Amino acid sequence: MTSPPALLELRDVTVRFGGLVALDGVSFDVPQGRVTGVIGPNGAGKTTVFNVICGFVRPDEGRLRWRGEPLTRHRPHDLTRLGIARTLQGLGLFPGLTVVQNVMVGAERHARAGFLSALFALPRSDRDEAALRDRAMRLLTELGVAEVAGRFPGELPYGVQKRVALARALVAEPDLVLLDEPAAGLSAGEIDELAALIRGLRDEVSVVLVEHHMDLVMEVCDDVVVLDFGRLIARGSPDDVRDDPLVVAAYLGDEVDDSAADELTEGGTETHDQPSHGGGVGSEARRA
Ligand SMILES: Nc1ncnc2c1ncn2[C@@H]1O[C@H](COP(=O)(O)OP(=O)(O)OP(=O)(O)O)[C@@H](O)[C@H]1O
Repeated sequence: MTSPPALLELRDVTVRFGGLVALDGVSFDVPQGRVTGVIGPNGAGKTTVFNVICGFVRPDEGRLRWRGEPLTRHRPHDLTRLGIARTLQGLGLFPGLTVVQNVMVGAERHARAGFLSALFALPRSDRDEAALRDRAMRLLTELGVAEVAGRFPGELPYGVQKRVALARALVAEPDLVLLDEPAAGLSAGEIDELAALIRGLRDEVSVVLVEHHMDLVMEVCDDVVVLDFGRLIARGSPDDVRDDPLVVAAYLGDEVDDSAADELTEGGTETHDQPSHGGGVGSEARRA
């Protein structure tokens, strides 16, 4: 059985910031209908991968392909047209718009009338606006936040705002949604809810999850790509990478750095034999 073609391909992507190599020949595929996690310790290059895919950062070397076609010189404002949506760490919700209006703003790809027409419901856009509002409300319902549709983002808990931001990313019915550290700032309970939401997305949309929170990645991802110092050190299923010695070592290094600082301040002498983000020994993960 041949596997379906990748939705997005990164090949030999290198990004330099001055003398610093943020990504060093990184290659991986984002398959259709799956959740692909991009993980790695601090400074590994996760955000740079996200920014390269979004068109915020242009690779110095290497290339991207989207649905088999070269993706060159694309800009963030091209993403919606391509069928790619993203949520950012900063939520980017408009404080002066209600929740449902915020979600509707994400729908440029489908609305025939523009943002202002949709927003102010000019007569010629009545039908579009009604359809768009319906779709926005359906998504808010699916994400469990329909009851706050008429509220303003600033009045809502952070976890609820995150759901609104996700609804806004999904309203244009993208083929791929990029989530940048969606667990940041959420409580343990909210992260569990987020995991269920992301798993539920898989049927409708492919997902790239750039995330620090290892438990979330291990729970929801079908495929995981692990970066360290800008290099791809492992990829495979969560089980494959979890126990990969290189991954364990990368995260253990992170832990040792953090704990060394703690020990200095606390005067402790304990050694740490487990990585902070979960790990063990024995691996099937493929090497870069
Ligand atoms: N605009 C920039 N200018 C200079 N250096 C940068 C820039 N953006 C990122 N870097 C550097 O590139 C490396 C990779 O950074 P990146 O933010 O992609 O890592 P990350 O894995 O997302 O880290 P974190 O988990 O800490 O957010 C780091 O050493 C970082 O300091």
